[in-house]
Amino acid sequence: MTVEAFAPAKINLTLHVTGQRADGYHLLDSLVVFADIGDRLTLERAEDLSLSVSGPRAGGVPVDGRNLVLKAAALFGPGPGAAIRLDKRLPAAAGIGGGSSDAAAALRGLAALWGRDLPGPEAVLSLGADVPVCLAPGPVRMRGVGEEILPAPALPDFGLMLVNPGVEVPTPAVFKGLVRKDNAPMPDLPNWTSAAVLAEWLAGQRNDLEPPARAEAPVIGEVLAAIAASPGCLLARMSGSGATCFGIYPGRAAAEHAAILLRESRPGWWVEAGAPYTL
Ligand SMILES: C[C@](O)(CO)[C@H](O)COP(=O)(O)OP(=O)(O)OC[C@H]1O[C@@H](n2ccc(N)nc2=O)[C@H](O)[C@@H]1O
Ligand SMILES: Nc1ncnc2c1ncn2[C@@H]1O[C@H](COP(=O)(O)OP(=O)(O)OP(=O)(O)O)[C@@H](O)[C@H]1O
Repeated sequence: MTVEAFAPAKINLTLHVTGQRADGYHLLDSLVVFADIGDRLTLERAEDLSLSVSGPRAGGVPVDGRNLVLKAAALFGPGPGAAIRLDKRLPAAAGIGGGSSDAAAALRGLAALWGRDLPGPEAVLSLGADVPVCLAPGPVRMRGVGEEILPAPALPDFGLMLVNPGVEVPTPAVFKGLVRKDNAPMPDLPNWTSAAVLAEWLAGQRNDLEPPARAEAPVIGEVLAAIAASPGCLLARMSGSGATCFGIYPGRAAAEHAAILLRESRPGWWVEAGAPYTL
């Protein structure tokens, strides 16, 4: 038996930091979507548990117990084995939840392969604040430290371009650089009737991690300017703790056109185009 599991990129369309818990973790209010751009896992029954990592973004990704895929497998406790192959396409430490989405895809895939229930919510959250939202990828409002997943209104069709300049930005350093932690949450979410209406609404919202991320990696400013200047772009913003930024376009074709042009002018950057993904 072989099970395939897709690990889509997570995008924080907004990311408001609204407080801090006693343990140091920050309270968030974030509109999260996923893109049809991501890593691929293939899982097969085997005597032992093993992981191999290949693909264009495999370099530097741990293949031992530090890999979130193996941490996810460990949550099931002792049991049957599995040979897991991870085709790594998303850049790491990039604000698009690559490792978290891999962990969530591994949980889904192993539950299917082994006929087991998913681990409980606390165990899932222990893998990382972004793992709960990655378990059932789709547009949601995420609150708490990442464990509170609320439904979001249906989204209009739109295109997405993701751009990473090749600089890894560690999440803890970005949270540490926040000047204010008690920022306003998002208002009630409206019904967005088109990509342009969504982009206009998002323009009035924030990613509170952008200033500290830009202090860590000033190239983020260049990335945002390049996306904003691309043809058809309705909005350019940073996702998560950076450095990946995204552009919103009226549709996939416009995003693909922008990506072709940006790859030519910035051959060293990771540039992908796509559309929202729901499992
Ligand atoms: C910034 C986001 O990507 C937004 O979706 C996530 O909140 C980060 O999720 P993640 O990378 O899965 O986070 P974790 O691996 O749990 O935490 C990494 C580090 O980020 C900080 N962290 C993370 C999440 C959160 N709500 N508050 C925090 O302060 C903590 O310093 C933590 O040590
Ligand atoms: N499957 C994995 N893929 C990528 N990195 C992994 C994986 N498992 C563990 N890691 C480690 O996790 C670190 C953070 O990478 P990851 O892509 O998970 O985070 P991120 O971009 O910070 O996500 P976020 O959007 O949550 O901020 C990497 O530097 C790497 O050492």
